[in-house]
Amino acid sequence: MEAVVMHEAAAAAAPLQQQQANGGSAPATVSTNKTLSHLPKREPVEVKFQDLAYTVSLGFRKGQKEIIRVNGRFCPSQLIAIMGPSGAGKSTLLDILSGYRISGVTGDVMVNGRPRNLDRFRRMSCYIQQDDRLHSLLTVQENMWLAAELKLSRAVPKSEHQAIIDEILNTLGLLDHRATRTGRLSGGQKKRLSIALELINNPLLMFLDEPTTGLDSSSTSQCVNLLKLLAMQGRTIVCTIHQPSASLFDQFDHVYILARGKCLYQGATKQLVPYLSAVGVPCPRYHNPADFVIELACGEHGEDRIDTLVAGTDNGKSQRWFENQSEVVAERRKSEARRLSVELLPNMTELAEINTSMQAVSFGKQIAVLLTRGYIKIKRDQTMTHMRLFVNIIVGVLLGILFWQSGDEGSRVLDNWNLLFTILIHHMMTTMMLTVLTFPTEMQILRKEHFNRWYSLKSYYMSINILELPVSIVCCTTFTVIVYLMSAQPLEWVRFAVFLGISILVVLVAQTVGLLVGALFSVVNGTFLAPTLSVPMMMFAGFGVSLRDMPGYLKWGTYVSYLRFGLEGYVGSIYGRNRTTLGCADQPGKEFNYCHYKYPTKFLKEIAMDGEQYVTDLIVLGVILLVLRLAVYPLLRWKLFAMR
Ligand SMILES: Nc1ncnc2c1ncn2[C@@H]1O[C@H](COP(=O)(O)OP(=O)(O)OP(=O)(O)O)[C@@H](O)[C@H]1O
Repeated sequence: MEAVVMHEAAAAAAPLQQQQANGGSAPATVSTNKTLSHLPKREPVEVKFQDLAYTVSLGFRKGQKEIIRVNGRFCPSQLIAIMGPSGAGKSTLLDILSGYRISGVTGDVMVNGRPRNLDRFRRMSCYIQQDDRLHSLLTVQENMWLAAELKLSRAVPKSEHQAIIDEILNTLGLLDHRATRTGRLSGGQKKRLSIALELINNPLLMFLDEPTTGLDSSSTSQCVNLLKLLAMQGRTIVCTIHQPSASLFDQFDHVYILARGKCLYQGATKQLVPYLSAVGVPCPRYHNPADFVIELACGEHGEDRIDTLVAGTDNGKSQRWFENQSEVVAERRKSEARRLSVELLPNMTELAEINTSMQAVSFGKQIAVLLTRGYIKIKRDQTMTHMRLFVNIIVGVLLGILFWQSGDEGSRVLDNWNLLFTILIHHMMTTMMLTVLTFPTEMQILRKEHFNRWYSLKSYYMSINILELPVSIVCCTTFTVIVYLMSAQPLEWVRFAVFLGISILVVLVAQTVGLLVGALFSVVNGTFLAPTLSVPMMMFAGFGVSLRDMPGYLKWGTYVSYLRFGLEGYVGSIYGRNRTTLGCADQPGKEFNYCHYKYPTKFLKEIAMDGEQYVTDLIVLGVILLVLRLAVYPLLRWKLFAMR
């Protein structure tokens, strides 16, 4: 299949090579089975940047470091390669030009001759980062369908969605893999799917960070051929690339070469060799110019050569080595539009003004689609759902066996007290750690999709809040029923309802803490921080040291520990509500049966808890949950923007 796709892709690009061989005079014809009929209708975009610099702070009193300072111009409807050695600043330049990086950036970016309006710019562009941030549990078709639902506005009838998806999948050689789960795709297929997802809303400008890294030579050429095809249809495609082969290098219309944050060359690919000769560093015969220029950029031919080259192109200001292809490009696009009977719109800005919202679909629609996506993921997720339910059942049964019938027995009140605390810790740790471990991965996907305007953060956050509820409630209820019955807690509906209510609230609070830690920290830091921060919560719960014996200066801790309200609520539901006496079984071998906690009030007095506080505990836990959930949203928002 791969070979077939490659063959087709090569066939698609072949007419273009032919056209280039003919001096770029004839408009390119693209093979019909390998093209996208929904061309971008707006004018292709030109991006120009002047004195664009990015500076980072090196830390307190360590000063600042300028990572790049460059000029340049990316012509419309071209495939542009940003090349350079590792650390030259390629990704940084792409981050800045795509609008992903905004802090620490100075200089001007012009779009079609006007200063860039970032919101408008984002509506016409997309950024595909190096790592494939895809939903591994969804199939290719599901990923595409959900992307279409989110990215195609109401102006595109629903009946056309599948046709658009099919066409894109066909063009990208993914049609035969539509039923495959994304996690099982090869590296090259994942890359193509990342591109396919962004192609749905037909961006005019595409930025791709190292789309060929990790691919074999056949997948690399497929990928570049595809990008070439997209550029031919009127999209401006900018991508970073590491040392391409000579034939692959030829596929690019324009190259932009960086070394140490400066521009060594920008212009037509074919003009690179003449340029090198003109500045006195000719490319040896039979040498791949791409390899040679990278050697120069690495300083292998002398450090002074880098300065010579930067001066030769005036750090990207010079446009001497451009090939004026604007007429060829315009004609190429128009003929493509005629062939496919697509009506091109004359003015890009007009259209940009019509749609002022960042997302294509309404808030309600975004939530509905995100809920559908979440539902599919939950159904298939082995860790978050299946294993979580399994663990709750197993731990519930084990605790039930260990604390068998302890809830109804006056001589085993301390055992039962231990059980209540253990239940609390179980609820806290399982949900919190699961979220801490899984949310950072979600965050990566959120960052990509949110930046590419699939949905707003508000709808995302709302959807994860709704989605988590049923799973948490089912797991928590299953666990509670098992433990409650096996440990013989009082069989009264109200007591059980309070006990379950407290358990669910503790689970949801712990999950929110996990969300908070997972959103702010990496998996490694979060795994350390979350349990560590939970220790004071346990300390202030009133378990080891009773609430009465807590030193006055630490009393505040008991008001911030949600575990305290959990434990107090549990105790209230089991021993409060005027529970009169507990059972006191005969103790074998003992003449006189001493049952210390026959009267629950005695126990309540010793642990300094008022058994009637459970309603307050439920309310306080509810308030803590609400406050934390509300706090996560701005933090998440801050985190999304702080990264930029
Ligand atoms: N916050 C920072 N502090 C210090 N240096 C930084 C910071 N961010 C980036 N850099 C430096 O900026 C340079 C450019 O980084 P960038 O990731 O853009 O390089 P690149 O050309 O994409 O490299 P590669 O091909 O290896 O991905 C690197 O030397 C990097 O160490």
